[in-house]
Amino acid sequence: MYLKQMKLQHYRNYGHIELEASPQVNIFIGPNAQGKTNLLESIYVLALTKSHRTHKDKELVQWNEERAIIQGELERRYGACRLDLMITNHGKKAKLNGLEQKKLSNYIGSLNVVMFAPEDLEIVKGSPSTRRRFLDMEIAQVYPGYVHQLGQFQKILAQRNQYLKQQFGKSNASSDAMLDIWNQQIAASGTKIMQKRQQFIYKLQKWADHIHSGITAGAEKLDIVYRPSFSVESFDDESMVFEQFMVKLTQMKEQEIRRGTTLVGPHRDDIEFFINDKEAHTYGSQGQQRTTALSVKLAEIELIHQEVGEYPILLLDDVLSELDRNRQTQLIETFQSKVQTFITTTGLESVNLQKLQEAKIFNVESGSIVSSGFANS
Ligand SMILES: Nc1ncnc2c1ncn2[C@@H]1O[C@H](COP(=O)(O)OP(=O)(O)OP(=O)(O)O)[C@@H](O)[C@H]1O
Repeated sequence: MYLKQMKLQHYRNYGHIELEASPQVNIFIGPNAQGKTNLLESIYVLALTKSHRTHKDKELVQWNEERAIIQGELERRYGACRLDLMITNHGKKAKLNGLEQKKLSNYIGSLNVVMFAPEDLEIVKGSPSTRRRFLDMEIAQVYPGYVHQLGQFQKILAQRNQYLKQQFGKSNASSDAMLDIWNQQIAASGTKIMQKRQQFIYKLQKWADHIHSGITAGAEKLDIVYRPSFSVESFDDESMVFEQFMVKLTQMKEQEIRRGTTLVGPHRDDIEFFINDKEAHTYGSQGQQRTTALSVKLAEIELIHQEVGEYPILLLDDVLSELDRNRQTQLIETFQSKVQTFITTTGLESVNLQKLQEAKIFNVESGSIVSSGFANS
């Protein structure tokens, strides 16, 4: 798939812009704080309806404006597809080929993107919540129903937490029966999320290990391990996972009531990365952690291709300058000719242009974008 055209209205520092992208490589050049990241972010938001760098949609709307609009004309294997996303302070509206989609889960997945940004190192080094967010965004692109399931889970979790807070100091049979109903609901919903995450990580791990081994010339083996909040013998059987979830909730009952919060479930999941069987977060060098993040991102490209049948769009936000020649070459060879790529940079000297076939160059300055032709054409 590739993005042919896009328009932005009142998106961050852009008043109104339109651009026609090359199906291959597009490079956005400009000094700091001109809007390069904002542009890549808008493509990410067009795909996932959420930003990779903020939870607050309000920040995406240009200051003193009511709404931001992102439009994209996409070419997919099965034909053209038009995406319209409107963001206001009160919510979002998404249209697919002109038709409004009441459920965002029907919209997400129409455009697949993989973003590679300096903060990706946080997937390895950061907190479990960063890794859960990463997982959720990626799974949402591949399994359309996931966003809905996650929303359901979060609703149940909030209600159950509220119920637990009310139970502090009480002890009677009716509250036990009520808690059992909440337990059934959270275990049923949480089991589905956990199974999806386990399946996703299992597939991602295969690709990531293969790629990581390539980048390190066979010196390093990468393992990605799913760490749910309680131990699960096997994810194959949904009813078994559900039963184990219920048992754990029963064990944790006193503690949960004392603390007024749910201590078991996918909201407490984590992922661990191992390089040659050593935990990368604790023992990995900065370089190994970077390579791990790169391998994971490249693995996502292959995984989306495998699951969706088309390559996603790759967004590289100021990352080429941080990669050594070997890793830059690995990255360029991965996307060259098969993946539409958007690159931002402050200068072309950090881009290994000899490795690129043809690239469309855009200059970005204070919220305006001007195409200045092609490199290597
Ligand atoms: N909601 C908004 N409305 C208007 N301007 C905004 C909004 N949000 C951010 N900006 C402006 O956008 C600019 C930052 O743009 P961006 O993050 O895309 O920079 P960049 O070109 O990627 O720079 P760098 O190379 O430093 O990463 C800043 O000047 C900031 O003030």
